[in-house]
Amino acid sequence: MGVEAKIAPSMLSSDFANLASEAQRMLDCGADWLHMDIMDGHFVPNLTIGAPVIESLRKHTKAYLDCHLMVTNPLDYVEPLGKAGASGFTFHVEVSRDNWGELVQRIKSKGMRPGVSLKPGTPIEEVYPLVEGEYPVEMVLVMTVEPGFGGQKFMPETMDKVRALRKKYPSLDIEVDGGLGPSTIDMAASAGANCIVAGSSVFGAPDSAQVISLMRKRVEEVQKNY
Ligand SMILES: O=C(CO)[C@@H](O)[C@H](O)COP(=O)(O)O
Ligand SMILES: [Fe+2]
Repeated sequence: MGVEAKIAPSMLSSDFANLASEAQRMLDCGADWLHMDIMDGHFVPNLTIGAPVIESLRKHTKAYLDCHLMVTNPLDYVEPLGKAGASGFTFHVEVSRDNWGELVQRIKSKGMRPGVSLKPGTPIEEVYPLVEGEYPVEMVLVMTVEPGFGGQKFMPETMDKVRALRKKYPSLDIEVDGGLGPSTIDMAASAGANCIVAGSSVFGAPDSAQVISLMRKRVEEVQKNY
C-alpha cells in the first residue's frame, strides 16, 4: 500500500462570506483537508486571505488546514499562522532558495507541517535538497497551473515532475494543485500524486461529494499497487 489519498477542496472557490459553513459542507462531502490559498498580491497578482481568516475559521472547525503560501516573504507568516491554527505550511521554493532551512525549522517549531511548492516552470531538481536535507519538508506541492487564480486549465506537462518525485520518494506526500477534477484526475493519480487540491471542479459540481469520492477512488486504485 502506498501513501494515503487526501482530497483537499480549495476554499478559494467557496463563498468567502460563508466560509465556516462552506468548510463544513466540504467535510460533510468527504474532504480530508481544507486547502487555504494565501496570496500577497506580490508573489502573485491576486490578494486573498491571511492569518486573521485562518484564526476565525479555526474557531469553527478542527479540520486540517492545508495552507498554500503564495507570498514573497513566507518567514513573516510563520508566527501569525502558527498562532492562528494552521496545520500545513507550504511555501514556494522560488522565494526561499536562501533560507529554507530556517523556514522549515520555524514552521515545525510552531507545530505546523512543512511543505514546499514549485511553479510549472521551476525544475523539480530544485526541491530535492529540501526533501533530503537536514530539515526535510514533509510534502511537495507541484503546481499544475500558474499560481494566482482558481479555474485555470490543468497543465499535463507538469506530470513529468510528479513521476520523477514518486519514483525517487515512494512514501512522500505529493500534492497537485490547479485544474484538477474528473477529467484530469487520472493523469495526476497515475503519475503518483496522492494529495489532490480541487476548487472549481468541486464547488462548481451539482454533487460535490461525488467528485470528491471519484478522485479519492482514482488515487487509491493507483496507490494500492505501490
Ligand atoms: O493555488 C491555487 C491557485 O493559485 C489553487 O489552490 C486554486 O485555487 C485551485 O483552483 P482550481 O484550479 O481547482 O479551480
Ligand atoms: Fe493552492
